[in-house]
Amino acid sequence: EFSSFLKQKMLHFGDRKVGVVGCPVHHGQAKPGTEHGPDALREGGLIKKLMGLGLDVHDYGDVGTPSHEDDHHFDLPVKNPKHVATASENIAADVYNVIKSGRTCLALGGDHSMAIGSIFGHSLAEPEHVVVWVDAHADINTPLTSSSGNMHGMPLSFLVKELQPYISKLPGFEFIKPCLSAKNIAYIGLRDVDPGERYIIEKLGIQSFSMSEVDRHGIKDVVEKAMHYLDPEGVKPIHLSFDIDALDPSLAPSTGTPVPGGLSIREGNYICEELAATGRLTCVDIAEVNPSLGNERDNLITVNSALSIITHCFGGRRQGTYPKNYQIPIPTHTNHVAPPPS
Ligand SMILES: NC(=[NH2+])NCCC[C@H](N)C(=O)O
Ligand SMILES: [Mn+2]
Ligand SMILES: [Mn+2]
Repeated sequence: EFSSFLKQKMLHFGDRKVGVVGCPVHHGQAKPGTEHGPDALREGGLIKKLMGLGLDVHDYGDVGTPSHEDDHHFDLPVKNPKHVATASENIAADVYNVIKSGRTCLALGGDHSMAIGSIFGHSLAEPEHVVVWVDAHADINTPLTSSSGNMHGMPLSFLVKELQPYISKLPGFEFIKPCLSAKNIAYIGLRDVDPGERYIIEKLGIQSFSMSEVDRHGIKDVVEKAMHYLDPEGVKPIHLSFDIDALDPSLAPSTGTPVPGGLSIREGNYICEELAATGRLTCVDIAEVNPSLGNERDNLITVNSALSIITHCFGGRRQGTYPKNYQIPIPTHTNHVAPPPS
């Protein structure tokens, strides 16, 4: 038993190609600053860290997020639907192109309304994909169940087929075709779920591993169960949508809707290592990093947590890694120090 434990699989760096897409959206919620998320992650050393993992990285820059006048809905409390729709359409196009070009997509938020576009774009390239949604929140409010009107609390409702009879027509959203079934989604980390969301989760039978399940079963069982449920054969492309507020606020203070009692960095990294090890992670969202909230130290902690989560999605492993053709260096005449004469 124990010896098999020690015989860990030695894995060198992946040969994977990564495409980074900045999604600087903030109109899905009320606190300005998430639009600076992509640049905060880049300035924190994101690209260098990914290249350090031996990956071929291309940064596609940020998608356009054009603004609209009169962006409110007269009968619904939904905020900025046109703005969110246009940004989503642009995000979907870029994510689709990145994945079609054979790269794994890393979509940098931006508030979590970004996932409308990234998941839809992913589905155009890989219709069979499944979604692991790591978040304190369920983000499956419909425009009518939402009490805030913030669209970062609604992204999944526009994508889930079974919910469409309950979804109001919103300006700009005509391009979206619901691309997920309830059985294609698994939540991890929930701890702030609205009544309407809980009802939807139960009615549609969406797999949800709240922090209670993480406490009860441990993160290993939770990830195993989630993956077995989503794809027992282990063949489908995976979309990881990681809201930084899934982590405990001590690890991600610079975010708009922190909720105490979150995942540890070990649990977060474990999820990512396991998903990466499948070799089927095709798109990762990192949402809700807001550098305008908190002080400089809070920002640093949040960005470093996000970078840790990202690197473990792209081949970083806590056991260590090495490049593909790694050899132990052999001393040569130029660097071999002769023993001193006796
Ligand atoms: N992506 C997030 N941080 N979402 C928070 C959503 C909070 C709340 N459930 C709402 O709908 O307004
Ligand atoms: Mn959240
Ligand atoms: Mn979220």
